[in-house]
Amino acid sequence: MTIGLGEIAVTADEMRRVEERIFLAGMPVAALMEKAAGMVARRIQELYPRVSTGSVGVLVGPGHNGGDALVVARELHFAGYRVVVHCPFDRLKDLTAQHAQYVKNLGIEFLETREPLRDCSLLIDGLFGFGLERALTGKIAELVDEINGWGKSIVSIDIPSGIHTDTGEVLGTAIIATRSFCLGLWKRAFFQDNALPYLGAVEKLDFGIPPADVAAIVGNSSPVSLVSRSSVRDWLPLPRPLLTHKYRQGHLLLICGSRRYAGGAILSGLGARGSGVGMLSIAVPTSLKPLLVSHLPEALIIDCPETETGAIADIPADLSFYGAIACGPGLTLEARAVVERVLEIDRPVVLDADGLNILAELGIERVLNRREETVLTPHSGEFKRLFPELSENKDRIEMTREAARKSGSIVLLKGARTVIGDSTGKVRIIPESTPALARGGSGDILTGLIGGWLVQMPEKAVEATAAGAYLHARAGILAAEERTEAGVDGVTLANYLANATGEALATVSPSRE
Ligand SMILES: NC(=O)C1=CN([C@@H]2O[C@H](COP(=O)(O)OP(=O)(O)OC[C@H]3O[C@@H](n4cnc5c(N)ncnc54)[C@H](O)[C@@H]3O)[C@@H](O)[C@H]2O)[C@H](O)CC1
Ligand SMILES: [K+]
Repeated sequence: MTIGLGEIAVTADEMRRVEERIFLAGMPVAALMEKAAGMVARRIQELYPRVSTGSVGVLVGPGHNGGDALVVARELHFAGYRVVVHCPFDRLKDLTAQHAQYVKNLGIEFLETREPLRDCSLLIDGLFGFGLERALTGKIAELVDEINGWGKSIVSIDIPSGIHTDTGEVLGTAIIATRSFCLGLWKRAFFQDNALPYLGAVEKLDFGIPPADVAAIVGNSSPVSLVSRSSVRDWLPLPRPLLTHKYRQGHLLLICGSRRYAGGAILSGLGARGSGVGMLSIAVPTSLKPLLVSHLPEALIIDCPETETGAIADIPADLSFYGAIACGPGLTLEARAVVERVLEIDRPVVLDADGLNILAELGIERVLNRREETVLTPHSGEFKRLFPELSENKDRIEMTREAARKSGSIVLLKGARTVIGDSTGKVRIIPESTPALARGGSGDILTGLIGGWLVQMPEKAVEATAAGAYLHARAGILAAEERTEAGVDGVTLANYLANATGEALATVSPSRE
């Protein structure tokens, strides 16, 4: 099995076990540290040139993260930087102590107190890496808080000190880095929402980890993988076969909207349109029909009888006629009978918004034994209603994995870093996004988009979900780049879906070279 090293995110324990295999195979620990820290030192020199950088303060912890920091201090010293070190620990691991001795012997100043660090223009954080095992307290916590208050540029080695490598939680307090260099393999914290405000700009530095060692450790333990542009390109059913016709490109039924919430139906329709789906039918309350026709002239609008308050009372159509169903945005809780009927049909279903709120009332068991795939797309509030017993968990990756397992469904937990779990225990993460998408309507577009891809590739429901979420995020990023974060309203976002798809298709896929 080959694993792209850039495409997985590991726990501290997995990283440690990969490292152990490398050491057992004969690589000296000191040599690996030299390689990893050497790369950090080189990147710092590129990003913070000596001529324009004042003194560099290096914070050294007791373990090998501190060892890395000392190697960086030494290399920057040789490159002509003025370097000072602050190591507020008495006991250091052997290798770290050896580096400390050499650095002292080179004449690099070791500061007794933290105060002189204020004179530095750049700080290097080598206090703790993946070996952090408890909350920061006492004088170390004070040091971190004080440094954060100075607002200086801080480069964290491997991970900002104080951040839990797996969950991304802040343990007591944590360094707020300007930049973090993740060493070797992405750690999970880099994709946990909690950690994002602490990471700054992120970069992974590869120092030559044999793929076989990674496969040996994460191969059988339900790896957490990152959705990449080239994987999306490989998954999408594009280009289309020359001799296709509209019904072969899937027929999606969207069920959404109420008199009260009309816009959600339009935006879901625009999202589905962005997938290029062959046929699109949209079931809405009868009073919404003219509105939908005017926004989506290509769609077949099914006008449904309404309840007194304007929710869909029933759908006058055979639901098994459609290749897949996406259901939820703007329904209100009154459309309960509709959602119950949808869940009875043997077709892949995407459930969002009020569809999820209704499912929470019905009980998650309702989807457990569905014959076709169910895709649940909650934000954290909806997730809590669906899986109250999991909501105390601070680890978004593990809680999504558990929710997928419990519900036998694909669960997509929306967030700054969207996490997708499937019933086999596999987790995929959308590694990037933009705060521009934190805006009413962007979720409705995602529902339609995932539905649109799902109906075109029903055998690959997880991939369709991941591709939809990836393209949605990229569309947001591309739109924000051109129009600012304030310029990404729902209709604009939908218009950028084609740009995001084009970008993915233009990617040269390593597997097809
Ligand atoms: N990825 C790699 O293959 C390489 C990683 N390197 C670097 O090594 C660190 C991990 O080193 P390790 O010694 O295991 O752990 P830490 O340096 O993170 O710190 C452990 C050290 O700290 C003590 N400790 C833990 N928590 C606390 C706390 N809250 N307060 C006080 N002290 C604490 C603990 O007892 C240990 O003594 C990795 O991140 C990389 O930076 C290698 O350099 C090369 C390859
Ligand atoms: K660190």
